[in-house]
Amino acid sequence: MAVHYATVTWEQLHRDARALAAALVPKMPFKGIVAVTRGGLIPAAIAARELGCRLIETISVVTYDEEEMGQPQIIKAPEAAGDGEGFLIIDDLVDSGVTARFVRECLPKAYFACLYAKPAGKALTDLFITEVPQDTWVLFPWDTAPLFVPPLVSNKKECAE
Ligand SMILES: O=P(O)(O)OC[C@H]1O[C@H](OP(=O)(O)OP(=O)(O)O)[C@H](O)[C@@H]1O
Ligand SMILES: Nc1nc2[nH]cnc2c(=O)[nH]1
Ligand SMILES: [Mg+2]
Repeated sequence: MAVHYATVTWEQLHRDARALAAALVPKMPFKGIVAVTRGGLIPAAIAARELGCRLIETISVVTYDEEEMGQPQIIKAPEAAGDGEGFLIIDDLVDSGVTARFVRECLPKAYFACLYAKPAGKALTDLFITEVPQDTWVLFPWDTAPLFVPPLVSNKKECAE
């Protein structure tokens, strides 16, 4: 299956996180936010600022072992969030849904929101902003850097000929 890339800039991410926060206003109040580290940290910080939320907990789940999908392992539990009642979980995206399913099992009463969702995992969310095709890899701003690209024609001499 062909793999496509969708590049998300910092500005786009900020817009999408603000849109997520706006869509969450009717679901307030929340006791706090649980960010799914690492990808959920920046979306959670932006949403927390918009929603006036200062209690931020984290959950860290590792699912990828090298290139292989392994069993989810919790390496940091969200102790302040109990069973999730009144808490908002934020991640950057759901893809297969493995992470979201596991996080929801840990915090069954929480509300799960993310920025981007692929078809295989979107039913595991309560809210997402943009759907992304399953064969598309989302490149977040923290995954990328501007790169020098050499010009098509390498010097003036060639241009004058
Ligand atoms: O729906 P899934 O197939 O489980 O994929 C989605 C998860 O994958 C990425 O996290 P990753 O495990 O790569 O770790 P990171 O957030 O620390 O980058 C992303 O941030 C989601 O949490
Ligand atoms: N950056 C990134 N991480 C992922 N983890 C699972 N799917 C994705 C994706 O599309 N992009
Ligand atoms: Mg993640």
